[in-house]
Amino acid sequence: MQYQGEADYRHGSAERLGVLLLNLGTPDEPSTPALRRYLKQFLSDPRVIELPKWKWWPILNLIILNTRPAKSAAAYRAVWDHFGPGSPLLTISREQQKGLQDRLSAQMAGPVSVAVGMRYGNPSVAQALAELRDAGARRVLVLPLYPQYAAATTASSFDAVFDALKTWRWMPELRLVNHYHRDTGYLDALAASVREHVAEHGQPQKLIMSFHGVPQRYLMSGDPYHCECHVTGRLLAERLGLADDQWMVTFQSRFGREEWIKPYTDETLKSLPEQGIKHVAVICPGFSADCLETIEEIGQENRGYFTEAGGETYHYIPALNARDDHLDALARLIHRHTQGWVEHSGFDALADQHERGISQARALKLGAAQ
Ligand SMILES: C=CC1=C(C)c2cc3[nH]c(cc4nc(cc5[nH]c(cc1n2)c(C)c5CCC(=O)O)C(CCC(=O)O)=C4C)c(C)c3C=C
Ligand SMILES: [Fe+2]
Ligand SMILES: [Fe+2]
Repeated sequence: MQYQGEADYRHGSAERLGVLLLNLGTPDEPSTPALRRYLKQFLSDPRVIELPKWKWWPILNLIILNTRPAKSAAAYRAVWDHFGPGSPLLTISREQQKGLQDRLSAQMAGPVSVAVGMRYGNPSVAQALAELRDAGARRVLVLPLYPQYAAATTASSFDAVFDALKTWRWMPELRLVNHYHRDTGYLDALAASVREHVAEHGQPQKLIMSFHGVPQRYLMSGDPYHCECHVTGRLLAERLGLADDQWMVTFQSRFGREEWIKPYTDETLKSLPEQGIKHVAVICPGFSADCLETIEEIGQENRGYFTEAGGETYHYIPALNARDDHLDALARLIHRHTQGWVEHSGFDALADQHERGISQARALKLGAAQ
């Protein structure tokens, strides 16, 4: 069969809501071959690298995939098992899934299933959607865990959902969450995490809000990501009552030679000590879960740049991960986006019709055989 369906589907079962949590992905293990597989899938995505194929293919296949996998594997080994066995991003995503499943099961009127899909690597988006289908979800809310919309992340996650559904016989109803960069619960949770940090470690001279970067070209082509990062930054600073010189937004994880959106996190941290800023705290509000880019790049690499340049006190404030206030905020976001998807009662009639249709088809077949 070209399209997947459930031959034994039981009409009349309760309407189940599916919530599909999506994140970027992670290699299966921190080895060079696993990284090569993962990076090939990731960096072949035209949403991530917006270059003509003839130009990008040789760079990716002849240069990057021969050099980067070993380096990235070493970086992943440094963070592997950091939050329990395996990839931090996947471990934390599973905790978020469980926390949301518990909350939504207790709060929602009807049955609900929460699944996790990774845009690259495993569990794939197709696997996660199949899990929801097997649980009987006919309505799916797609929630990419990127607070700020970027074509490279959010739109690419939606692409993966549409691609997977191309093979389905009975498509679910879909709703897509674009972003939640100014959501009150999200901002309150970020502010609470900073206040807790300050209570324990003191007020930094500057709070660096470091977001993952994207090429400058994408901003100039109309991607709202840069603006949404700044909106989050400003609203967070307002909540914390910070003066303009007590915080700044920077962009990290530059990849390739092209110019990315600025200021760069690493260059900023190298330059702050000479301006008399010796105590900083870094928060990464664009990452809903800690991962290589926060634990290794911000927690370790950039700490080195700051202290080598004469900085004295450097702290990384962890991502919201599975904090209660984060999961409460996401549960509220899910409630808001699923409003109007109430139980409906048309299914008994459909069940009836299904049974009748199948017996008629059988009878006709029998008749033809006689
Ligand atoms: C949070 C939002 C993210 C944006 C926007 C984003 C854009 C983007 N990323 C790359 C290249 C790489 N990113 C890598 C890892 C990575 N990126 C994000 C998030 C965003 N990326 C996350 C959460 C992670 C970590 C995954 C993990 O398992 O921990 C990597 C792989 C790691 C490495 O080899 O360094 C690359 C490569 C581009 C080119 C891009 C925008 C166009
Ligand atoms: Fe990235
Ligand atoms: Fe902007």
